[in-house]
Amino acid sequence: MVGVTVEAALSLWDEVLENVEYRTMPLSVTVARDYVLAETITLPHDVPHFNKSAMDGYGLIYEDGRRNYIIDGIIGAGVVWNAQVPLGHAVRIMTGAMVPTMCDTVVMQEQCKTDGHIGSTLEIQGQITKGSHIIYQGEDGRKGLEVIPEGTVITTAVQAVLMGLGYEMVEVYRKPRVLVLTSGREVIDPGLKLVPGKIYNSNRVMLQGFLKDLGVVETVQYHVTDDPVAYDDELEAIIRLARDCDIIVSSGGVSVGLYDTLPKMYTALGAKVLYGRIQMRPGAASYGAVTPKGQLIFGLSGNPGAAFNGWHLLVKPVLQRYLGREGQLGKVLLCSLGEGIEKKNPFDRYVQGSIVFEKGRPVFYKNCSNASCGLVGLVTVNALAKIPKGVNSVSGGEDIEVHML
Ligand SMILES: Nc1nc2c(c(=O)[nH]1)N[C@H]1C(S)=C(S)[C@@H](COP(=O)(O)OP(=O)(O)OC[C@H]3O[C@@H](n4cnc5c(N)ncnc54)[C@H](O)[C@@H]3O)O[C@H]1N2
Ligand code: MOO
Repeated sequence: MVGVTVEAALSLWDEVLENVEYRTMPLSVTVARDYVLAETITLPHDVPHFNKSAMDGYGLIYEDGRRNYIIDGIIGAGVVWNAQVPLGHAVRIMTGAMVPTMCDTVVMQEQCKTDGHIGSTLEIQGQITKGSHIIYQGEDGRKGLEVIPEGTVITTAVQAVLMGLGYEMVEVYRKPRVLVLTSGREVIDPGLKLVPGKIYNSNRVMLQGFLKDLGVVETVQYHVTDDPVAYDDELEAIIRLARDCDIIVSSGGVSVGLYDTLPKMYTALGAKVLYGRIQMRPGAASYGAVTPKGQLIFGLSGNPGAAFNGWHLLVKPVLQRYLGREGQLGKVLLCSLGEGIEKKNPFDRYVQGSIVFEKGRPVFYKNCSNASCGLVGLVTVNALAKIPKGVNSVSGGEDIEVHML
């Protein structure tokens, strides 16, 4: 099976996503971090919604040449001054307090010689400018202005803005519930004794962690042994667990081995296959399908290095879009190649490595190991360099396209 390119696979997912019913829900802003806004936020009022003092000082009506003013009162933040402030008079005002409507200027207290008491006189020292130290109504934005577009990821800063605008609840996209499957009789959990033939399960925590990075925390995990005698029971378990899930992400069991049974199980769920192999290295063993209920299935290779690439190139961009975020392959940066790469590339190769900055310029260094089965090298990967199909040698110093992760 030759399979499709990464780009073709993503287009197939694009078509699937067009038919996904995006479900939204109202959510308290206080717990909305990492959700995606399903509505566009406009300013519900002018911001700020009154003229306010930028300084602790004195509010007054500016008069050319006048240096002395009588203090009529004191306004703290949150207090509204309802009386007049006649010419030649001033009110002591605190930062953030509403400037009385008739006052056009605030003078910083450092520029005033006075004891600050009501009835006392203040004498202005030095030059003052009419209109200074007032933050005008609507300076940050006028009522109705669109400030946060639908599709924005709610970061801490966005939460702060929403709260500052008085929003208690916002409409967000629901997050999917994800069934994370690992597979293989050889795969055991850390803590158990490592005996010949067995390996520890690194992919489960990797996939759950990557999901968490996207804000998806509602996950259920299950291990399929691929043992033919357990097939019926395991299929029953998957059918049951899949009932409450929107997405399935699995590791292993998607190649052509005798015990690679996950695609067979997915067929039993009624899944329609989008692709069974990808024209890329590592990560060729990747599977994509959709169930009649619209559940998305991503089958990744069991090999950790291949599963890592499969996640970043095929799963993450699709899930980002599913979550309402802008989904794209990692941002591409043109980097200079640290050391040459020689490898036959019948398909696009995505080389794991890291970007470092040398004299302010990005340089890409490949990992010590780039095999599908590589595990240890994943510790430092922060980028994937794309070597296009047919290019079998790239020299050190050459420019190369690198996907930042
Ligand atoms: N005859 C062929 N054999 C293979 C082909 C092929 O085209 N023809 N494709 C190869 C490629 S490419 C890859 S990659 C692997 C992928 O195989 P699977 O996705 O079916 O994965 P498994 O066979 O289940 O496991 C592969 C490897 O990964 C280890 N593994 C599995 N699960 C985990 C886990 N949770 N954590 C860590 N490591 C895991 C497993 O023990 C195997 O060593 O197939 C090639 N074969
Ligand atoms: O899926 Mo494989 O990673 O191309 O060796």
